[in-house]
Amino acid sequence: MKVGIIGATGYGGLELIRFLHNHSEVEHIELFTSSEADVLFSSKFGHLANIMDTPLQKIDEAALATLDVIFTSTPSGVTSELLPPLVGKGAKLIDLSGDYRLKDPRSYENWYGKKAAPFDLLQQSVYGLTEWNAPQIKQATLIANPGCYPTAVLLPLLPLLKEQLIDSQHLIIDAKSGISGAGNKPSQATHFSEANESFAIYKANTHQHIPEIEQAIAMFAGVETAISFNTHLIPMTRGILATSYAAMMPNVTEAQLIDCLQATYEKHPFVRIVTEGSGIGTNRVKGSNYCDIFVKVDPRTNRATIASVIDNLVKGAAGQAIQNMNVQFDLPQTTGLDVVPFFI
Ligand SMILES: NC(=O)C1=CN([C@@H]2O[C@H](COP(=O)(O)OP(=O)(O)OC[C@H]3O[C@@H](n4cnc5c(N)ncnc54)[C@H](OP(=O)(O)O)[C@@H]3O)[C@@H](O)[C@H]2O)C=CC1
Ligand SMILES: CC(=O)N[C@@H](CCC(=O)OP(=O)(O)O)C(=O)O
Repeated sequence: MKVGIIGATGYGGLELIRFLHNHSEVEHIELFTSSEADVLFSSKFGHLANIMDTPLQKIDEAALATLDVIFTSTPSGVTSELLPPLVGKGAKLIDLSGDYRLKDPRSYENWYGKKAAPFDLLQQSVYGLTEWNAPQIKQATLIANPGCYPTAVLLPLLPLLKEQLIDSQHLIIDAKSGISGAGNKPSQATHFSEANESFAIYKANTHQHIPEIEQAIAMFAGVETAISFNTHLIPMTRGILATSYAAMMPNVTEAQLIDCLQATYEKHPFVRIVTEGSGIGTNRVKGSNYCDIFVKVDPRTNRATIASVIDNLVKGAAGQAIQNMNVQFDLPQTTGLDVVPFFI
């Protein structure tokens, strides 16, 4: 397979390279840039010396036309304009940005504050939450790879909502992310001296992933709900911990929640249900495509505490994108992604 990466110099792009380099079916990788054409990639990123000694190319339709798969890992508002001319030209398109996730263009414009992609392509795009949408992903020409927080939140909640084991209303979701979630462009909030030794809530009640999570809950679990969802920046590089709180439905037990999660993900290699101990941390999944899930019911309140961890750059971005490519090409989902988490 010949693959291209637009936005190769960003964090998502670098993670795509890390995994695609070891992917048995990928024979050629082309790297595209909007700002640094002709620069040798390994001269910009020394850790890739002797590994990725290819020049960055300018984004050019003729060069893109030779590829089987194009990953776009660019800021929101870019692919809404970049991808329409490429749809249906032969390459599978896998977009890591938020531009094709929301079906309603007004919702995108409200939450992202940018012009939405063309309506027909928003309807045509397939939401790439691999474990829940594989048959559609297999047929898709344009995949909207999920956001990092939605991936962490949806994988544990969807089975429990679908089976009506927890109350779909009044869901409270408290999520924390490492700083690489904000990409490679420095900002005041991610400046070391302000982010280090601090722990901050941001985008309170206004995060752009709220409509994406609600849309997916409606799509896959069949329930309409309005969630309370908040995000926090923690002073570490990688990882998301999402903790959701939900009231139990009458007469449902903790064992039923665990059974439901285990049954749902039994045949899914990247989702692990953790039953030992009293919690989980992001180091369990760091550098890997795993999502680990832990559930504990509080008998005093009859509410479930539902925690999940992912690496935002892997299962939350590049890893899931490659998992989707594997589905599209009928490969085992683990191809190129079968790595042991860093842990430390
Ligand atoms: N970081 C994360 O954890 C996650 C990120 N995402 C989403 O994935 C996308 C990429 O994220 P991330 O890698 O972190 O972002 P970065 O900011 O690290 O990188 C984005 C890259 O896009 C390229 N770019 C910028 N402007 C343009 C443009 N106008 N046209 C084409 N390319 C452009 C830049 O490369 P160059 O200058 O070389 O063109 C840049 O390196 C974003 O939409 C993000 O929201 C999704 C899930 C998780
Ligand atoms: C820590 C941090 O800032 N994370 C980013 C991750 C979101 C993201 O990747 O946004 P898209 O919807 O454009 O994919 C954020 O909260 O906005």
